Parts: sequence; structure tokens; C-alpha cells
Amino acid sequence: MPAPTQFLSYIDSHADAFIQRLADAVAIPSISGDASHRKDVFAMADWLNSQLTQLGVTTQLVDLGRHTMDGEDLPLPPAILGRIGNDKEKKTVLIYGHFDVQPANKSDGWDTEPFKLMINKETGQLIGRGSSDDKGPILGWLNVLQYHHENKLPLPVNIVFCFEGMEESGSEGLDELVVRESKKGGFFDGVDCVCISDNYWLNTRTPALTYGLRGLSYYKVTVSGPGRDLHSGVFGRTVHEPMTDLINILSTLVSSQGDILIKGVDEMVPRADEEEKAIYAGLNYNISDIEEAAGASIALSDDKVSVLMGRMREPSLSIHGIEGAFSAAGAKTVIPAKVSGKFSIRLVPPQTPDAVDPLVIEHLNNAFAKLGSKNILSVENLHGGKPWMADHRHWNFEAAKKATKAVYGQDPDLTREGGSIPVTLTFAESLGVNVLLLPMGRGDDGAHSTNEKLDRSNFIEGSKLLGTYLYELAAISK
Ligand SMILES: NCC(=O)N[C@@H](Cc1c[nH]cn1)C(=O)O
Ligand SMILES: [Zn+2]
Ligand SMILES: [Zn+2]
Repeated sequence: MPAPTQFLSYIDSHADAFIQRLADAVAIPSISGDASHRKDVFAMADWLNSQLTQLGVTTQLVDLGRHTMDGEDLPLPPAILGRIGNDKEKKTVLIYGHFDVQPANKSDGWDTEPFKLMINKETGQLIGRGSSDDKGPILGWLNVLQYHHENKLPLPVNIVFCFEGMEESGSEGLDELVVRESKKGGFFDGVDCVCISDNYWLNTRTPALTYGLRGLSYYKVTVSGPGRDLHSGVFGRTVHEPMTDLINILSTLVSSQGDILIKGVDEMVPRADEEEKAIYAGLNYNISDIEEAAGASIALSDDKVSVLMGRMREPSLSIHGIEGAFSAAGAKTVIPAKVSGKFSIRLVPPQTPDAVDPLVIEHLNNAFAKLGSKNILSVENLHGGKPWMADHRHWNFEAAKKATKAVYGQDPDLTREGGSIPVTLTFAESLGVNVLLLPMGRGDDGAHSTNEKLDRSNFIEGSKLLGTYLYELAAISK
């Protein structure tokens, strides 16, 4: 069943209003990883809840309790559960998204204010934190709802929504909610399939459907010693320095070629056979795609298959930052008393945080022991999630393929994503249904980075895609 042509033209004729709604959403700095912005994540939940109810969705805000972040006890933002339609004759799709965002400051190198949506009329880019990850896609669903609500038309399927405000900080509290509500009589009972729009096309040209995500294990390794910060002129070459120890340890984790140097981690993953390599070779992708998205010619290899495998089917270790280090302008001659290095490993099947964590901890302890330092080492696991893979031959994917062909006139790439959305696997396992990732944005959107953007055409055609997918879902046989 194709989407009504009135729906497609409604999306086109309301594009400016939809972009204004995106600007309103971007203006709320709902940064889940920064305690000082927790009130904004709550404000974002209220804003989204009010949009949903105005569009006919029955909602409830679910209190997820409290947690400790950076030593501070904080209330977790609520999850928003919503339902529209309860027709036993129709399929029921669960739609997940997150309304929190990564941190962003103009001083990080943004060309414009990150929380003021900048509309570049020449390029068609909508620039602002959360435009692509994940406020644009969430608003895509609202655009679909608005057409049906204003025209008093029933949706082709029943929809159950699950929106959270902690995805960028480990989805705290959500797994328990999903498991509980997936049981008989729970809010998600009766769901036939799941759709998540929270990732990106592989390139800037070809729409994609995604059937795999990497998992994640995130670590904080702290070295402390001196009772306070010290003067390097007085204490240099006199005491064990925490920063020196930390840099030494961090340098043992990963090679400049991306190989993980922690014994047993890379080795857990079976090598790709020729048949699997042919899948990557067939994807519409060039080394220039990754280099343009990265903003420099820095790909680890000139071989497209090797680069794609590095992103999709191999683990990676990235060092993210050092807390407590001197990082301001100028030349302060300090020996920091306590420093914490933060790094994470993206995991692929059959790796899990439970299997990888002991290897990492043993490696860190051994590396520290070799230094012969009198400082103290401690290791924390900040959060983790397992990798996920789905059956892309399922009718849920077939419906999305048809919708993509109808809206974009081309077949989608079938991709595995390098990022992580840990709740994906929880949905798949606790509901026992197929989960589809249906991205809206392009591979060069710069999610988590400076100047994050969503192209106007991806927002508008992407809204059509989400609506068309619902119609194809209604038509397809299970
Ligand atoms: N769009 C999904 C996404 O960006 N997920 C994050 C999840 C995460 C985990 N810890 C911090 N963020 C990702 O980095 O993949
Ligand atoms: Zn996201
Ligand atoms: Zn993200």
C-alpha cells in the first residue's frame, strides 16, 4: 500500500514549519552527560511530551529513578511511553528515539552557536547539535503524525513510542523498563516489530537500512599520588607523576594503525571470509567518503573493504580524553595530582562487555605494574552494551526497502553501523521481534562532532520515508 500522495505533498508544503519545530527542539540543550544541563533534558522531555499529546498520542512519563554521575546524585530524565491506535486488525510498531544530545560549545570549533539551528540556504544544511542525532529523526515521526492528525486520518498501523533522555550516557534505567514492559500485559506487549531512526547513511548519496550495531565498553582509568597539584620546578624528577604514568598506560592500548594491543580482544573475532568481504566490496562507498566526512585524508587504508570492515565488523579502541589534566591556554608548569584517562572499545559479535572487561582490567594492571610507580591506579567501567545483529530478510526490512525505493527511487544500502545503541538488543531479546534501523541523515552529518547538521532534503524526504514505511508495513504479509 503506497503512502497517499496527499501525505507526500503535505510534507513538502509544511517543510518550513517542520524546520521551525526542529529549531525549537535544538534550542533546548538537553545534554545528558553534563549534570548542569539535567534540567534541560527534563525540559526536552516536557516539550516532546506536549508535542506528542497535541498530535493525538496518549503518553505517560516514566520515572527512571536516580543515578550518580561524576560523584553527583541526579534524577534520571523520564522515559516517554506513548501509544496511538489500538486496532487489533493492524500491526503494531514500536518506535524508539532519544531526545538527549552530546555536549557542544562554540569554543569546540563550531562555526555557529550549537543550540541555535542555522539554516544555510545555499547548501540546504540545518546545522545544530541534535539536528541529526537524534532530534531530526524524532521530529520526522512527529511530521508523519501531524499529517494524520490534521486530516483526521487513521494511521495505517498502531504505534507505540519509547523515547529516552539518557542514550548518550549509557541509557541508564531503560533496559529494566524495556524488559518489564515487554512482559505479558506490559506496555510493549503485542508489538510486531521495532523501528529505530538513529544512525546515518554510509555515504552522502545512498539511503541505507542497518542490520547491525557495535556494542560498547567504556572505561575510566585514574592515576593518583601527590596530595595536591605540584610545581614541576620543585617536584619534577623528584616524585612519580600521575600524568606520566597515565600516558604510558594509555600508549599500550592501541597502535596507530588501529590494532587493539590488549591480548585476546582482537583475537575473539573470527576473520571475514571471501563471501563476507564481497558484501563490503559491493557497497556504494569510496575512501573519499570517509575522508570527506572526517575532514582530512587520514583513512587507515586505501582499501575500501578494509576500511569498511574496520567500521562495521571489527572492534575499535578510541582514547577520548583526560580529566584533571591541564588543558587551558598558556604554559602552566603544573604536575596534576590526579588524572583520569577515558577510552572505550566498540565491540562486535561474539564480544560482550562481560568477556572483554576482565582482559582490559588485567592489561591495565600489568601495564601499570611494569612502570614500577608508587602512584595508585584505579579502573572503572562507566557503561557497556552488547553488539546487535538482525535478520535483514525479515518483512520489517522488506517494508523499509519498498518505502526507500518509493521515496528515493533507489534501493538502500544494507549496512552494519559502527556506533552503538545498546537498547536495540534489549528490544530484540525481550520482545523477540525484528528490529530495523532506518537512518534519516547522511554519513557526513558530523554527529557528536562540531557543526553537526542534517540536510533539509534528508529531513523532508526522510519524513516521507518514515511515513511511507508505515504504509508498506501495513501492506506487507507477516
Ligand atoms: N546515535 C547513536 C549514538 O550516538 N550512540 C552513542 C551511544 C553512547 C554510548 N556512550 C556514549 N554514547 C554512541 O557513541 O554510539
Ligand atoms: Zn543517537
Ligand atoms: Zn549519539
